[in-house]
Amino acid sequence: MHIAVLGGGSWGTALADMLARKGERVRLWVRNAEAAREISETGMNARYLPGHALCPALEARSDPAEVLHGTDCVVLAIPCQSMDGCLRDLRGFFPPAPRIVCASKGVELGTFRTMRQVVEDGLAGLTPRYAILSGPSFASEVAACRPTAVVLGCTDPDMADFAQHLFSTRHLRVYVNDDVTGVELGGAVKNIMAIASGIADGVGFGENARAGLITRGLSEMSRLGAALGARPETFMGLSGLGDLVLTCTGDQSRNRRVGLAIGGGKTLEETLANMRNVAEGVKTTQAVRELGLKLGIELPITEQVHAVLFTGKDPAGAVHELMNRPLRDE
Ligand SMILES: NC(=O)C1=CN([C@@H]2O[C@H](COP(=O)(O)OP(=O)(O)OC[C@H]3O[C@@H](n4cnc5c(N)ncnc54)[C@H](OP(=O)(O)O)[C@@H]3O)[C@@H](O)[C@H]2O)C=CC1
Ligand SMILES: O=C(CO)COP(=O)(O)O
Repeated sequence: MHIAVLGGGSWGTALADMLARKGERVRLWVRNAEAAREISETGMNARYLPGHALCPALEARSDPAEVLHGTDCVVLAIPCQSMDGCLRDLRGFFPPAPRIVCASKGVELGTFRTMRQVVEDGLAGLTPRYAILSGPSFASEVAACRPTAVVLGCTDPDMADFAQHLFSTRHLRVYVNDDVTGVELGGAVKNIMAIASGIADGVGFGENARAGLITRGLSEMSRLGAALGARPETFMGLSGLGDLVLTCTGDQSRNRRVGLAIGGGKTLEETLANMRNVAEGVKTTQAVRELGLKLGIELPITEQVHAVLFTGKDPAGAVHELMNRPLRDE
């Protein structure tokens, strides 16, 4: 099988490495020629997956024609806000009816599109067959072959079967769910909650607060999802609850780390200036807040994360407001 992985960050590199180790012929597209050469020459991606020796068979390239020629499946691991531009730039190199597995988690700012919509628009005319890969999966742990369970959101049974078998290994267990909207929103909205949990922990609010945020965050994502046609039970699975638990508690989460820094007194600008990796939750907070306002859905945690990130609201004041909303049933 020829697999093209687009995006040479932590996740794209870990997935490409895993597939190469499985014996697939994998080419990793990295936009920067120097970075691609360094990965191929050193057998490491020192910037995004430091300390991990890559499978020697993995090829990193910056020429999209070389990477996409004759591919059986394209894995997308580009930050969400760059996905549209990237697909439009590269669409001329895609084969017809490409199989696409998107591994990115977020909602597009301004348009509120999930990744499926971005892919369908960006590759319109090519009839892509689409699946979204989501669930609790830190790149470094997948690269280290630590046991991990993920979910593929896909409505096309043949594509789902193909992708499930492609990604399954002895260490990676892959489930399938045909609720693509739910799987996509779970992966996107958990990033907002990871920031919220980081803020609360950064301030020192304690473990009760964190558990409350995870649980009410689950309720918030389910409410938004239901309004967009997702099944509420999807959020009880790997892409909702599973990824909430991981990234609201695990300090490897970049989104949680953004929250920890801000809860500890840093500004958003200072925090992002010190980060090498993308924290999708920052822009997804803006997108989801606007989407909630447009749909008339209450998203109280998202609203307070937005206020802390973008209006300089004091985190303690944000929690005070969450605690003092009108009383209601669970
Ligand atoms: N890391 C993880 O554990 C997981 C991440 N994800 C998701 O995967 C997606 C990618 O994240 P991750 O790999 O961690 O991000 P990183 O920050 O580690 O890397 C981002 C990568 O994207 C590249 N990139 C940025 N903009 C563009 C563009 N316009 N065109 C092409 N390449 C671009 C960067 O290249 P350059 O260096 O040139 O800027 C870099 O290689 C995100 O949506 C994330 O939520 C999902 C599950 C796990
Ligand atoms: O989505 C992830 C793990 O499932 C990675 O989370 P962060 O982007 O917050 O690091």
